Amino acid sequence: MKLQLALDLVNIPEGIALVKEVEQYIDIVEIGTPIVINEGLHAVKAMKEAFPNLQVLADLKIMDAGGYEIMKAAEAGADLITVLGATNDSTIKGAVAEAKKQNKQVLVDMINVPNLEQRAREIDALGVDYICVHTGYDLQAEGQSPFEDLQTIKAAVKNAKTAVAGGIKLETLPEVIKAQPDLVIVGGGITGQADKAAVAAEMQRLVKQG
Ligand SMILES: O=C([C@H](O)CO)[C@H](O)[C@H](O)COP(=O)(O)O
Repeated sequence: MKLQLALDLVNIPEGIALVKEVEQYIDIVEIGTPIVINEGLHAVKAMKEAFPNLQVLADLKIMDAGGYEIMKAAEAGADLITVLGATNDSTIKGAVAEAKKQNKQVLVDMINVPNLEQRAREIDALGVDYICVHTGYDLQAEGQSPFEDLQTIKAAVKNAKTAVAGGIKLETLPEVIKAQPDLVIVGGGITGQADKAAVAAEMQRLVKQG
């Protein structure tokens, strides 16, 4: 099981400073969609240059032009790139084909997919690397969480690795770990804490012990 730190509400220098605090406790650093919107793929390039030993995920949430957008993220140095599960199969197939060519990985974000179990099975057959359940900020604010959805995809997905994101905190991490995802994605649960290193260290400990 791996731990991914999601950076969303910071600029490039703030993001780099934050990762310096927790670098040894995380496996993957995510350049979140808000950063890509604000700074472009330069943020991915800057993070990879600053931390060549960490994997960098570009949270592009690709909805169209799958092959082209994967190619651009790969050029910027991303190791993993997100595509939306709500899009059509052609976009996902194009993304997977380009990612394989570039030796990169595709994480499909199932945010707002209504028929989760069926769509997860369909996407699992397309050769993606990860299928991720995700409760976004706006539904988190309404009290929703991704924990039940994680159990749904764990039962449905046979080939891809599974991942989970959306409001995970140190207190809720044990419940998440019980469902045995391959990747746990945490943003505010680390970045919003006073002692980020201590929280990330404890999260890493829990994740490694599985
Ligand atoms: O993907 C995310 C969100 O849609 C904003 O881009 C976050 O990175 C993801 O939800 C993880 O962050 P937290 O919910 O703060 O843990």
